[in-house]
Amino acid sequence: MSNFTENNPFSLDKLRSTLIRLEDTIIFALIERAQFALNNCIYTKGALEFNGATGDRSFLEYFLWETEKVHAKVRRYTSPDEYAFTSPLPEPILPVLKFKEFLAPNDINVNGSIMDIYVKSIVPVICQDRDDNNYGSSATKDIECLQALSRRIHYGKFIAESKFRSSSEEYIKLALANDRNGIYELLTNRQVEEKLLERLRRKALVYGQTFDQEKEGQNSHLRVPVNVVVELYERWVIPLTKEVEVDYLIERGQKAAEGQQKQDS
Ligand SMILES: O=C(O)C(=O)C[C@]1(C(=O)O)C=C[C@@H](O)C=C1
Repeated sequence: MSNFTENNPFSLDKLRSTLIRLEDTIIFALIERAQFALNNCIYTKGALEFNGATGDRSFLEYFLWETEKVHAKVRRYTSPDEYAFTSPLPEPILPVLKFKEFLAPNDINVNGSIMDIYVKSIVPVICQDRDDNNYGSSATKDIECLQALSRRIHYGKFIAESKFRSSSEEYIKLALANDRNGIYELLTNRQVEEKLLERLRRKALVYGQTFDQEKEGQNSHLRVPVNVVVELYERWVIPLTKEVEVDYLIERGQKAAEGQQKQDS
């Protein structure tokens, strides 16, 4: 613990409480998206003309890019826990904020994988496979889901930094040996994962209910099935968070060792 006390905003407990809050954001975003049909054409480049506005992007990519341009102008992506999916983006029109420095500088961004998994393996599972013409509404909800997932997954960097600060020597040793498996094992906490999946199961059950008296408590009427939410975390969210953590810790450990060497020479 030493200088890493309970009041520290970057303590593992505080960081984990942010991950718990993001579970709610993600579940509600999925429920919101699931009310519309799949509308597959919004994910397919050139599927619809959209007045020629989308160029060589799909409708979702076009919408996301336009949205991120506005968000970039109000400095969303200067925040260390926000990652853009598209580029190039304009400079902020607001003065740059000074954030508390915690993370080591890095370029890790797994939004490409998040987009791919979301379009291929998440939306087709939560939405009915048909076209209901709600293209704008569907893409709006997609953007909310993608941003929430991206924030959660990249939050792994904060968790990784916190872990690094409490066991630097072990991580440095593994990073110098480029031992990704070793780092993966060291950062893994199976008890936390099991607890998370159990909590998620209960949340998905409660949040997904319609609360119509006659349907209350019946899983068959859930707006997003419980197992879909749990599987989403098991198959994608936790593994991608761990991938971000491993990438971060390899770089972090190697740079820390370089720094130590320079000091010694
Ligand atoms: O809470 C942690 O310690 C994390 O690293 C986050 C997380 C997760 O993605 O939820 C990932 C790896 C651990 O095994 C447990 C949980």
